[in-house]
Amino acid sequence: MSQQRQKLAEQLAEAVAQALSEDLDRQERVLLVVSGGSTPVPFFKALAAKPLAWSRIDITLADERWVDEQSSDSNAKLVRENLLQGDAAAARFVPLTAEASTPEEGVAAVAEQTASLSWPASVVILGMGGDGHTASLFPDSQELGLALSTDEPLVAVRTPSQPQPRITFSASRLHQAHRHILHITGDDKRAVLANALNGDDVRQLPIRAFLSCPLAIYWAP
Ligand SMILES: O=C1O[C@H](COP(=O)(O)O)[C@@H](O)[C@H](O)[C@H]1O
Repeated sequence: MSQQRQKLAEQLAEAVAQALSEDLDRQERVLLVVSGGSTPVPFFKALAAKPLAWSRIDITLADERWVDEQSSDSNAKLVRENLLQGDAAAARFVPLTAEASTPEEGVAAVAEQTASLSWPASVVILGMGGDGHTASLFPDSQELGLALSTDEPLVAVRTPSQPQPRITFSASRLHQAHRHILHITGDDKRAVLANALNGDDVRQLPIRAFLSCPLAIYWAP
């Protein structure tokens, strides 16, 4: 882990902790939506160390791979092992999985589980892949149009470029949050973001759906 990425993670944790504290001063419970993948790990660790009223914080994911929670591909496992640690273990975490063999069969149950969260979210932290996907809004997904346009909260997704089926919050549900943050690292992702900022075809680079939320960008080499 480079020092710059570690510092970025700490700055992001400070900003998110401050946002959650502000909202906790005004409301009984608050919701944080986080992303999976490899980038958030140092951020999760830095945020877990913050002195927050964790028992009043709800946490869920922007998207999930439809895999067993013991799988190394599980975003829920990542959150449990890196964010829900120490005092932060008192947070209420609602994963995006259910007792069903496919996301199409499980999406209604996950919608029911997540309906009780403290919407709208205080903060949504998005990641981004090299193909411009964010959450599980993939350019090559058949369900991309639906996920970008539906008022339903969640969409089951099949993506040729990805080994597992997925479930994702829809763009409209993620848009409702009070604050949006993009957390990315590396020159390759910076180039993808620059490309996204230079055009407007959301289906080509789905991160474009969030560029005017407004979106705070946290990037390090
Ligand atoms: O598959 C996913 O990828 C993106 C980016 O992940 P990273 O490993 O490049 O950081 C992530 O934002 C998304 O939540 C995850 O499901």
